[in-house]
Amino acid sequence: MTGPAPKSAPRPHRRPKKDPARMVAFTALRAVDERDAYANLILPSLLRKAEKNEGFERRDAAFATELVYGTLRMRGSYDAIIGACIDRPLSKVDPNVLDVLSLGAHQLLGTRIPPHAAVSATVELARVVLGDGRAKFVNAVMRKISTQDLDTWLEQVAPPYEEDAEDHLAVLYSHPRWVVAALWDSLGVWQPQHCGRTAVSELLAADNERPAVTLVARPGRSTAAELRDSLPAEESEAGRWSPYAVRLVEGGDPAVVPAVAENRAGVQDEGSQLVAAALAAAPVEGRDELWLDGCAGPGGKAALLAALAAQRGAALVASESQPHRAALVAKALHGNPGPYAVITADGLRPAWRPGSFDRVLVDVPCSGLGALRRRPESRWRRRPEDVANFGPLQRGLLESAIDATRPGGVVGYATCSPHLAETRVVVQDVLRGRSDLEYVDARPLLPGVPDLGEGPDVQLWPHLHGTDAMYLALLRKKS
Ligand SMILES: C[S@@+](CC[C@H](N)C(=O)[O-])C[C@H]1O[C@@H](n2cnc3c(N)ncnc32)[C@H](O)[C@@H]1O
Repeated sequence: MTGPAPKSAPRPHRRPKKDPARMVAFTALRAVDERDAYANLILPSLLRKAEKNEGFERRDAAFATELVYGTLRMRGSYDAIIGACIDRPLSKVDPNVLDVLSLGAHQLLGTRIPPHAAVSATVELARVVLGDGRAKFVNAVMRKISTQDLDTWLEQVAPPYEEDAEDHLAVLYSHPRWVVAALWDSLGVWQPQHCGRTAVSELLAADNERPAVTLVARPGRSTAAELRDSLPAEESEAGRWSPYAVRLVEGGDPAVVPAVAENRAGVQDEGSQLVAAALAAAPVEGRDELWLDGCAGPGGKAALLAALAAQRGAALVASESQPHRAALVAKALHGNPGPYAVITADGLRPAWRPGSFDRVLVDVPCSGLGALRRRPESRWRRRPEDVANFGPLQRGLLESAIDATRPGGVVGYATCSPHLAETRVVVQDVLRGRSDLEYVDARPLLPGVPDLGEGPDVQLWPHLHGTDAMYLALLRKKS
């Protein structure tokens, strides 16, 4: 006689496997969401800790970095897709769960990880950081996401372009809608012939690219040729526009370049190099001995200006209001062959007499909408009102820079934002209230760089120039 079938024995509980790279990525995302941490600051310290405790290798660090940056950049698109896979608003999903899902969505839709591996690794991570119950939910959502590729999903979740062009592009290219609108407005002013759907899509897509690491050879201290000679041939290429620039190709490591270790060279976007070089090249009338960088921290442009000044026997004063950033400026300028001084001072209450300087740069604090490639979380953190809030400070710093300039000298107003309200509008407002200034055409001072607009000021673009979206206006104080 056969008895009742024995109950199947419960499966022995398997402890979830910890995957150090994904754990680091999750921890970094939580820090960004919860504590407003900056990915580029928090991640290196997490990686260092993991290298010490978990035997992390360079490959693991690169993978964790790609997960964090990729997830943060594409968060807008992934949120729309995750939202289509669950039956409640995203705002009702626990942020820890949402971060695990976003990391998983990135692995499925933004990397070459095979789908089954992306799903199972994400569920394992969920078991570790959320527990078995919520891991089941994660599993269900991940399986749904894995049924389609990114393009198919985006076609499904983005509103049609014809109905709402800005929202369509916002979902497709993972930007807040107001940022799409602001960038599009600016592109329309600067590139009226190339500001349609294709051009703005290229711009938004460029914001989602990882920028190449670019080195600057500080003139008189090193040369681009020396930097290239110190790297394996396949790891570098010449800069596109700046004579001081060397672009590192995937895998190239600035730390192995002796000139970088010795502060004779640094890491600096080519757009920033062009701005500093253009200010240095602008014609001044008469004396050219004393230069000012009024917003110098952390010191990238100041270091290039100081090196250029030294070649001409001029001196640079690098001023910065935040003491810890002034310390970074001092580090950047260390070893400069010519005279320089680093001071901590509020540019609105100058520590110098009016008319003291022959050349003045103010690279003002701004929304940073021109550097979205580098700061993957910033687009989600910024608010439209931030742009308005920077306005008085930007105008004040420009006024003060003009006051610091002697008649016949030049002032450069720069921002790492292409937002019109932070760029041309600020300069035009200030010019309207004064009669002692004239524009200098900045375009010839960026030799060989195309698509700069109608002048006299210039706007660089990631999709056209491969640089951050730096703006520069040059003004001469009338004698
Ligand atoms: C866009 S950053 C400058 C970047 C720098 N030129 C470089 O290339 O490394 C603006 C800097 O202005 C500083 N700043 C803000 N308010 C200021 C003020 N009132 N006076 C002087 N500096 C100020 C900020 O602390 C910040 O370091």
